[in-house]
Amino acid sequence: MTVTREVVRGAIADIVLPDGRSLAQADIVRAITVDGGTVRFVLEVADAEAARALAPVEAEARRRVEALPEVEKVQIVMTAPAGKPAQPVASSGQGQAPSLKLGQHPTGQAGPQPVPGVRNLVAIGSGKGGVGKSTVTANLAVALARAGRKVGVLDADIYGPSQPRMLGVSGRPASPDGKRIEPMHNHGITIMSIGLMLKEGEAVVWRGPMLMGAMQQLLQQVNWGELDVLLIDLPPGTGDVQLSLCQKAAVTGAIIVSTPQDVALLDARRAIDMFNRLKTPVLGLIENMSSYVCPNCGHEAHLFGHGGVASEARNLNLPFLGELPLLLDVRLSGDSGRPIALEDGPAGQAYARLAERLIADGVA
Ligand SMILES: Nc1ncnc2c1ncn2[C@@H]1O[C@H](COP(=O)(O)OP(=O)(O)OP(=O)(O)O)[C@@H](O)[C@H]1O
Repeated sequence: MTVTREVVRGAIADIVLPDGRSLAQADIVRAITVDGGTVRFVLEVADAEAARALAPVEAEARRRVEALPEVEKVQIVMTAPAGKPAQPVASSGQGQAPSLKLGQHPTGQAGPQPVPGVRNLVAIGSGKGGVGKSTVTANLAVALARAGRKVGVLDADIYGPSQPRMLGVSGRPASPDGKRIEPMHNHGITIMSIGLMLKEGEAVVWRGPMLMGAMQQLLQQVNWGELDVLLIDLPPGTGDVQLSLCQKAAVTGAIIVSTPQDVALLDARRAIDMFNRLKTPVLGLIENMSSYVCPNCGHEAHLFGHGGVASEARNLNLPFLGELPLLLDVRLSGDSGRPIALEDGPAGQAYARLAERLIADGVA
């Protein structure tokens, strides 16, 4: 049995909480990621006290997931949702700011600031995890770079930073003076990931203000250089990172990625609602895994339905930016650090169209 997010979810679903509900009923498991032998997920709790009460639940969840075949490491993070008085919560990590002093308290700042040298900041968000937000970010960056734009990617997905793997960079970014951070480069893209700043196996358990400080640093202390656009890969959902970003940075707008299923769309609506509240313009919606093209015969099928995101965009009076096919090669190339948009096949063409559209709209 291969471990998938569903397998992980299933393994812990019936663990009973102190209030008698199961984990599944309480609906507090977020952002499950399976990365090789490493499984990560978040338990969303109200506050530090709730986190302490859930310690046995966390321990049981860890035990069960560790017992799954092929699982080598389990990282569980407990966080408070945005808007709650987020306290440092006990978990697998200690909430220490990583080296290079990332994750310090935010410095005073009058309203959202531009990032020097960066013309557009475009956030890529999703309501639900696993809909392909990181894949879309990496490939869109490649397509924009191929179209001649100067592109950066900031991986702010604290729960499962995947841009280093998808864009094929590793190691720790240099900081010759201990203050400014040198980003990485590959495929013509300037890259920085919160994951590159953490020690191996370190769980991110930062409080809201620490996260805000980390976001501020990633935007202001990284030597991004002159960029036409900086794409920001957000964690799924509507949490502290989204809040920090939109409050601290002059974000041009957000793009929402969804799959066509109703349940993903429902979550996408929540994400759109959050950006509306934060007064961040929603630039449009993208339908990922829209159609499946058989690699052998070229036959096209719609496994998750089709057109749901386009009709949602119409209902919400938002631009529909395009649809991206479900292809095995998209995953394989993402895992190998060479995004599929480097090639000219059907996915590459879809991303090239998306890039053209954003350039024409003046946001990239
Ligand atoms: N169009 C696609 N065709 C095939 N596989 C895809 C496609 N888009 C994404 N995937 C695969 O689906 C998985 C989830 O994608 P990805 O990590 O980009 O999602 P995400 O929304 O960023 O998830 P997370 O919530 O973990 O941040 C990955 O294995 C990725 O390779």
